[in-house]
Order: sequence, then C-alpha cells, then structure tokens
Amino acid sequence: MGPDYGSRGELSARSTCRKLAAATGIAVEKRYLRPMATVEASGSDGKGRGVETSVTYYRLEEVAKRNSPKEIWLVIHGRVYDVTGFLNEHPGGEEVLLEQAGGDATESFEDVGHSSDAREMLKQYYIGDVHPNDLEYRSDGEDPPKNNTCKSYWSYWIFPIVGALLLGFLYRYYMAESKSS
Ligand code: HEM
Repeated sequence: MGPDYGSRGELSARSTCRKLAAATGIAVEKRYLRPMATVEASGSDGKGRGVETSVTYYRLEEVAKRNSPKEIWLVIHGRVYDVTGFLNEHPGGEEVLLEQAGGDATESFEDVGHSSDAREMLKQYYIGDVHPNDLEYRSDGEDPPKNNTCKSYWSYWIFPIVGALLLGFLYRYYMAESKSS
C-alpha cells in the first residue's frame, strides 16, 4: 500500500495564509494544495526570475526503512537527507551516521556544532521534506501553524509600525518639552 499523504480536509486550514499571499502577491514558499508526495513550490532563482521547484515529502516510516550501510537517510530540521554516498567521506566517521540512520539526527547534528561548510554540504544530500503530517506539531492531530512564511509577514509589518509609532510619540514629547522650557 502506498503511503498516506493526508486528506483534503487539512487544506482548508491554510486558506487564510493563501488569501494573504494572494492579496499581497507574495508567493507562499510551499503549497500544500494537493495530497500528493510531490507538490510545486514557487521561488526565485536569485536573479529576480520566478522558478518552479518541487518538494518531495517523505513519511517518517519510509525514512526509518533506510537504516543500513546500503542506504542511509537522515532527518535534520524536518528535511530528509540521503547520506549513503557520504558515509565514507564524513569527517566525523561513518559510525555516527550509522547510529542516526533512518531517524531524526537534528539534535546530534547540532550538538557537534557543525561548521557553516558542513551546513552548506547538506544541500548536496537533500532529497525532500518530512511530510507535514509527521512533523511534531501534527502529532496531536491539530493543524499546523499557517506556515512560517505567513508568520514572518506579521513580524515584517508589526515591528516597523510599532517602532515608527514609538518614535513619533518620543518626537512629540521632546518637542513639547523643548517648547515649554
Ligand atoms: C548530511 C549530514 C552531515 C554532514 C554534511 C556533516 C558534515 C561534517 C563535516 C563537514 C565535518 C567536519 C567539521 C565541520 O566542518 O563541522 C563533520 C564533523 C563531524 N560530524 Fe558531521 N555531518 C553530518 C552529519 C552528522 C551527524 C548526524 C552526526 C551525528 C553525531 C555528525 C557528527 C560529526 C562529528 C562527531 C564530527 C567530528 C567533529 C570534530 O572532529 O570536531 N555529523 N561533519
């Protein structure tokens, strides 16, 4: 039986975010519009041109099967990496990778304090993301937060506005003070 990629019911919970994205014209980083393993996502190629990339989602049970030296997958920060070809090259040795094989290696990866070069290398082994249903915040069956991109929209707006208001009040206060003295 193929993996379960969720039901359409979960899609409505994200409508607020999608509406916001439509209203602002800002593309949502990842779309979960269809219950499929691979969905299209909008991005930029760094030159201002829009490009279409696809994200493949893997269930944790699928990742867990890749736990032998023949095939090693790991999860780090919700992303799935196929490090089979990296086993013999890992400067920290193959043992540590084998210990984490098929599981979430985020904590051990971070505990080692890997360099930025090591983090850059991750890209080479990236094969997809953990399916949203398997992320920790889904474990209680609740819908996830709208998504990180949407959360950041609010912080982009609120902090500058509050800051500008504060500055305005301070300016008026000092002007009133200097007039009265
Ligand atoms: C795809 C995943 C990984 C990549 C690309 C990677 C890459 C690297 C690199 C480039 C280094 C050299 C030191 C540095 O630049 O930070 C390193 C060292 C090391 N890594 Fe990893 N690593 C990965 C996963 C892991 C995991 C899951 C563990 C689990 C414990 C681990 C444990 C270590 C250890 C113990 C060292 C040696 C640190 C030292 O000697 O100071 N690595 N790794």
